[in-house]
Amino acid sequence: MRQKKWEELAEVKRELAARDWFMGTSGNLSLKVSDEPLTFLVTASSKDKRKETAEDFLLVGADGQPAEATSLKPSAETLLHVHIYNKTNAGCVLHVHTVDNNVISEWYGDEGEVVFTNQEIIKAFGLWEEDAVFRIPIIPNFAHIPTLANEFAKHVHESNGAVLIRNHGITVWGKDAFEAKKWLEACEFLCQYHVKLLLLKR
Ligand SMILES: CSC[C@@H](O)[C@@H](O)C(=O)COP(=O)(O)O
Ligand SMILES: [Zn+2]
Repeated sequence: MRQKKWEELAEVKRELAARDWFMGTSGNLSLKVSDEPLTFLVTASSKDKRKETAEDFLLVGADGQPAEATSLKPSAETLLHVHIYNKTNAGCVLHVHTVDNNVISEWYGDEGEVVFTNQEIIKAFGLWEEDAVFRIPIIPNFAHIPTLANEFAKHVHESNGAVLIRNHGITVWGKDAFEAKKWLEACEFLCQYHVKLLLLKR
């Protein structure tokens, strides 16, 4: 079970690395392993996530602390993952820093959200109506992780979701790795498109 989950998370990490979404050791990923008790594999902190090693992930519990003896440190942002698994039926959480998601988070930061509409890719979020609207909340980038995690948790309600952290990155989750990756890619598509459109309009 654990090994299968490890390989599944390693594959997601490989795919996101191929997109160059882990600049400067940024980003963290997790995949749920068990429900009762809650355990999940999370990326070890401060590693170059483009590299593949036997120390890429560690198992943590519902408090985000290692569930097994290890010298590895869980991601500094594990607490955000903890809130998602504790509040929803999500099975996978992905966090990446990209230039485009940072620009969008800054441009719309004061509004507290970015709103997308009239985009075919919104269907990736399960919104099939012609005039569907997709909103991504934007929260301040509190340096104090418990404060950041509390602010973040206010926007965690369903097993799929996305939150932008201002001038930091995006955290996306889904009921499984397929859903989380689909949401992440669709969010990035929207951010990339929107940045280009804003530039053209100037
Ligand atoms: C150099 S990226 C800054 C980090 O503090 C953080 O935002 C991040 O995404 C990666 O932290 P990590 O502890 O490796 O999961
Ligand atoms: Zn980050």
